[in-house]
Amino acid sequence: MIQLINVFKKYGEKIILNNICFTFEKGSIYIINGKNGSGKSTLLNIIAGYIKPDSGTIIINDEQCIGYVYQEDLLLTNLTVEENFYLKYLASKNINLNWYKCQKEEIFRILNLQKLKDKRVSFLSGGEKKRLQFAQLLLSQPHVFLLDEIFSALDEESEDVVIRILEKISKDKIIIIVSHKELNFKIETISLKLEEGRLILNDKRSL
Ligand SMILES: Nc1ncnc2c1ncn2[C@@H]1O[C@H](COP(=O)(O)OP(=O)(O)OP(=O)(O)O)[C@@H](O)[C@H]1O
Repeated sequence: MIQLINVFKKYGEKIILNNICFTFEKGSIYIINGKNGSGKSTLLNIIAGYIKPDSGTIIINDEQCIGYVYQEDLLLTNLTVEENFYLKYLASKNINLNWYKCQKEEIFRILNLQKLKDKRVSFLSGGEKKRLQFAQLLLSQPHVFLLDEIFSALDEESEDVVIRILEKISKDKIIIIVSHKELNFKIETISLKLEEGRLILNDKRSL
């Protein structure tokens, strides 16, 4: 569970998050939309602990491990796809080498990254970089997935692959997606809108 209690943030005179109170529960997929500049990335950055709110509290249960795909990518452009993936392994304390090798095979296959493994990241397309970032996230097995605009760069086929993976793993995770696109989940998702500093429940839909 991630609980936001009266989370307030402003930049200069502009109020971005206006005393937000909301609880994100395990086993649910949240999709947040809202106009450009409404504060969606700010909200994810606050949940991830990268930015501090001006006031309010964020309670995260069980010291959950948070995985984040940013709007801007943090990949090392001079290294290859495989090397970037390997770096994630080196940074993850809970993964042993054998398990890493199995996971690499599996994750690269599912996300169609085998053919790209020796390519330098500087030569990847936007969607290919997002697939690599998502692959890194799957390797690190976080309890919380924060996905900022991951789908904007993905074609239909890749979008479908990522959505099916998220559906499969969602049971014991908190998945928070920022997206301007309609996403074709087959399981229930919770649709939220960030508007004038407030997080509003859009609807609860079963597709
Ligand atoms: N470090 C900062 N300093 C000042 N203003 C900032 C800073 N970071 C973000 N902002 C402003 O805060 C507002 C919210 O930004 P944020 O990136 O959270 O919006 P967003 O909803 O994610 O937008 P988009 O849909 O365009 O990605 C914007 O007006 C932005 O210019």
